[in-house]
Parts: sequence; C-alpha cells; structure tokens
Amino acid sequence: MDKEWMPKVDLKKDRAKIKNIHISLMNEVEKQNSERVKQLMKLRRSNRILGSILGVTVLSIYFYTIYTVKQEKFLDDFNEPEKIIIPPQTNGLIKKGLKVLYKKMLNIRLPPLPTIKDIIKLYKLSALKHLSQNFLLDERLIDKIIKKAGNLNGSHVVEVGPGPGGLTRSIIRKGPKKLIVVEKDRRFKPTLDMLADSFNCVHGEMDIIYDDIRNLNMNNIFPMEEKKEWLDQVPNIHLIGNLPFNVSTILIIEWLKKISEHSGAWTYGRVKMLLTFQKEVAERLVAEPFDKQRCRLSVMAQAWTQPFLCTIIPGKAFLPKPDVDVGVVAFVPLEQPRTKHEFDIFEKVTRHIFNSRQKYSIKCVGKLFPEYCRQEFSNLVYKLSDLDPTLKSTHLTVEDIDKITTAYKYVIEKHPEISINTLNQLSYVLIQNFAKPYYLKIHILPDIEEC
Ligand SMILES: C[S@@+](CC[C@H](N)C(=O)[O-])C[C@H]1O[C@@H](n2cnc3c(N)ncnc32)[C@H](O)[C@@H]1O
Repeated sequence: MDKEWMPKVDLKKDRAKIKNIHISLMNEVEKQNSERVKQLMKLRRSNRILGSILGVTVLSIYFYTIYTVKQEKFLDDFNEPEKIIIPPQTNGLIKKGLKVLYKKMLNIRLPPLPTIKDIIKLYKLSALKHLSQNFLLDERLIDKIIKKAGNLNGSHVVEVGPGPGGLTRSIIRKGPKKLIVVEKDRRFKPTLDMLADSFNCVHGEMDIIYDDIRNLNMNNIFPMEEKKEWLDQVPNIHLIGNLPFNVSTILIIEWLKKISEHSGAWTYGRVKMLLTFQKEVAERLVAEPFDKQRCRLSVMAQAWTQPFLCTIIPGKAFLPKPDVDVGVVAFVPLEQPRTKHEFDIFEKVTRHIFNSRQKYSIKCVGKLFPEYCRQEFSNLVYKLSDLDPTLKSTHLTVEDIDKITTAYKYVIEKHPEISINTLNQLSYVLIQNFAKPYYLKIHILPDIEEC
C-alpha cells in the first residue's frame, strides 16, 4: 500500500513525470532536513564537550582532595580508636570491663566552655611582655601539638605556664589522671578555676600552683606508684609547656642537669618532656655535628636526652604574634647518657669549646687553662683524647667532648694549681703570698657566644 501511495521516485527516469514545483519542494525539504541534521550534530558535539568538561572537573576535584589536601592530614587529626578484639567466649563481666576501657581510651568530653578568644576578651587578659605571654587560640593546632606528647590517658602531667588554658584543655581531653599547672600570673585564676571544675566533673584532678616554675620542687609531686627504674620503660608522667621564651633556655639547662642527677621529676624515671622554644633554639637543640646551628645546647641536650623536633608553629598562630616562629621539641631521657661525667664539668668544657665556633676547638679548650700554660695543656688534652686539633667546635660529637672532659679532668688532677675557674663566673683566687690566706674576688667577663 505504501508503494501505491508513495511510490519511489527516480529523478532521472521519472523526470518528465514530476513537475518543477514538486522538484523545488523536494529540494526545499531536503535542504531543511540537512539543516536539521547539521544542528543535531552540533548539539551532540557540544553535549560531548560539556560532558568531558564535567568529567574533568569531577576528576580534578577528586585528585585535588586526595593529593593536594592530603587525606592522611585529615586522618592525622583524629585519634583512631584502638581496636578491641573481644575473644569469642567472653562473659558479660569482661565485656563490661572492655567497654569501660574503650570509653576511657576515647577523648574526654568537657562541659561546654567559652572559647579562649572569648575568655581573653572577657577577663581583659592583655599579654604581658615581661612574662613572654603569647597565647595559642587554634584548638586544632593545639590538639596537634599535644598529640606529640603521646598517650596521656591515666597519666600525671605538669603543664608550665597554662595562661588562659588553651593547651590545658587539650591535655584534659586526653584523659590524664592528674594535671598540675604552674602559672606565674594570677590573672588567669578565673579561667584556670573553671577548667579545674570542668575536669572535676569528669572525675579528673587538677592542681593549680601560682608560682615561678623554677621554684617548683618535683621530687615528691607524683605518687610513688608511678615511679619506674631508670632502665625500665618510661613512667606515665609528662612535662608539657608552651614555655615563656624568657625562661625556656635556662629551664631546659636546669632540667637537663636534673635528668643527669636523676633528681626532681626524674626521681620517677625517664620522664618525657614536650616543650616549645623559639624556632632557632629548637633547631640548635637537635643540631648534629657539622650542622651550622650546632652549639652548647645541642651537645648538652643530646648528652642526656634524645631531642626530637616535632613541628614548627608559625608566629602568626599566636596572640600577640611574636617576631619568631616556634619549634615544638620532645625530649626522652637516654637510658645510658652519652657522657660519663657530671653535668657541671661537662657543661663547663662544652661551654668553653663553643666559645668560638669558627676557631679550631683546641684554641677554645686552651681557655680552660691559665694563659702561661694554655698551649702546653691544650695540646696534652688533645693528645690524650686522640683527637685532631684542627677540628672545629661544631665538628665534635658528644663522645669527642666526653673524651676532652676526661683528659681535662686528668690534667687538672695532676696540676691542681691551674684549676681556677677562668670564664663566665665570679672566681675566687687564692692569693698565696699573704700571711693569712686571702681570697680575691675577680670578675672575668664572659666572651661566649650564647647559645
Ligand atoms: C607563651 S605563654 C603560653 C600560654 C599558654 N600555655 C598558651 O599556649 O596559650 C607562657 C605562659 O607562661 C607563664 N609564665 C611566664 N614565666 C613563667 C614562670 N617563670 N613560671 C611559670 N609560668 C610562667 C606566662 O604567664 C604565660 O601564661
């Protein structure tokens, strides 16, 4: 039927049968048809382009998320709860115990508290320069710092200089058994009291001591059952602090001395520390021989501890912003110190060695002796130590300085008359020529590159 109604037209054969008007009509239809096809193809092409653009955009967002923002950074911020494997035949009691343990392992939730920024505003806590007050406000950043202290669950913690309590909150959330904070500035009392109350609500204990940290005697501050032998595992006791810059170096030297004597907090074993320093000081603490920052602090810190530079906090994270960035350093006391000498003599020799870091170290060691015998005895010390006299101070290892100290001690034992303190101290020189022994107090000015 179709054939009858719409017979196929062969333009060559049937040309005569078709009127011109029909041909032009057919041409018109043909033209419109090809126009439509063209438009459809154009539409399909633009659809394809749009599809590709969308695909590329989705893929870029995906890769941006994975690689640029780094997924592991996000994961880093969360404490993955440790997996608890429940044995197949656990009775109800064990399950209950494990549940409690599991809850304990998770971070503590404190009652809602105003932000540190609000607290600073509320109590008008303007930063005091003479107490090196620079406050950290960013909770996520603070949590990251405190995470470097390791597991604080059930621990005893001393925090130095809590200020408005940014670090304190983060420590509390880690579930210590007891927290002792030592703060010189009483203006922080309301905010610290509030934190102590909140911690109390979740059965924690917080003591607040308003004093200079240097006056705190940590000999008996922790319970005896927390005590560990020096060679045992480290005790669950931590010293943490965003230290005031003006005391950080003095404090670490004092604490290194206590570590060497196993006194103060270190009567409880190898108590770990997590402390902040100016970035440059932090870098010096961990500097190895031949590093340009290598100095007295590097040697002293590395003789008794393993210092580790955990992270650098940009100055802009603090309020007010200090001129420098800040380094967070973790210290673990060594089971075996890298020197057998007592702190004071080792420190004295190290201090002299770094008197000048550019000269040959033998020249600095010479300064340990009176001028008239300097050359002779410094040569002897290097001979006894079996060290190359052309080594610079920054090239010496802790063990090299230990050998120099041994040799120095040997020389002054053999020649007690030369063992006057020649540097950086008030010295008492015995004037032998008087009928009555007479001590003359002399000032010898330090000529030390302080580091
Ligand atoms: C750098 S601020 C850190 C404040 C707070 N922890 C933070 O991170 O935001 C140092 C804090 O130590 C306190 N401080 C200064 N010298 C101190 C000392 N000798 N003993 C105890 N605290 C001291 C200051 O008052 C201040 O609160």
